[in-house]
Amino acid sequence: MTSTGCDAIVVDDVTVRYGDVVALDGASLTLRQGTVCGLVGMNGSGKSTLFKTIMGLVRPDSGTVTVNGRPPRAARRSASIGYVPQSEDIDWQFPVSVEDVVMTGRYGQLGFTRRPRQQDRDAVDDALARVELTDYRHRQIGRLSGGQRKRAFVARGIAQGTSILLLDEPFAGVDKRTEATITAQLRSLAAEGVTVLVSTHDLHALPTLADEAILLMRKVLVHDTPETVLKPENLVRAFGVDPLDLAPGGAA
Ligand SMILES: Nc1ncnc2c1ncn2[C@@H]1O[C@H](COP(=O)(O)OP(=O)(O)OP(=O)(O)O)[C@@H](O)[C@H]1O
Repeated sequence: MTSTGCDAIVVDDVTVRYGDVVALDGASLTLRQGTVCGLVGMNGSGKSTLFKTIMGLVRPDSGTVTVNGRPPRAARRSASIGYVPQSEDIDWQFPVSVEDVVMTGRYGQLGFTRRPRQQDRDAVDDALARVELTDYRHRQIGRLSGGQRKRAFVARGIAQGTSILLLDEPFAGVDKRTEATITAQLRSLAAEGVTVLVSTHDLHALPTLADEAILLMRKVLVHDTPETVLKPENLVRAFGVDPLDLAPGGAA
């Protein structure tokens, strides 16, 4: 997709290798401010690697990434980018409550005393309410259901107040109600000017979720409207088969 407004994320010809494995191979994309972009691709197509590269957690072998016009690590240090990782990357036994986790989203903005101020507590309250987790705020994070865990980490991203939010499969294993709650919050964040990049295997929900979508297979095969990305000829390019044919009920 061509860029018209303010560019929030620019990935330019990025290649990432893990030893012999080429996870990204000349990937390029530009995301404008205030859009929700769905990231679609088969297992191992490089989606998590793309997130980690945009976050500055993985360094590209070649190519460049800019986030709000700055290198990823500088953007991360200034707390202008938030990341909701895959559930497998989180230690659920860690002895912290839901509200503690959401408060970690405020850490970049706390003063040197690290003591939350009223505005930080208000941001946490608001984020918990937005994902309908207020009643669970004192519960240890591991004692939540899968969908509640996802919502807790989405709340952390919301509390962070970032201008860019990356979410790696927030809909994996959640029910339709939780999916709708998260989708509504992402849409409302985008309306407030936040740029959202979200990976999903739920192709049926893509048009409701996203303004635009990217089909990834180590590189960006298609970056267009969800409707265009979901055309059978495009899905076949990314998946080898049309996953909507294989899974008429939903997930690819
Ligand atoms: N730390 C790592 N070390 C070695 N290889 C890795 C590592 N992380 C990912 N890979 C490999 O890089 C490729 C891309 O992986 P990545 O996790 O980015 O894909 P993905 O699209 O997020 O997959 P999924 O949909 O299964 O989560 C895969 O072949 C994977 O096996």
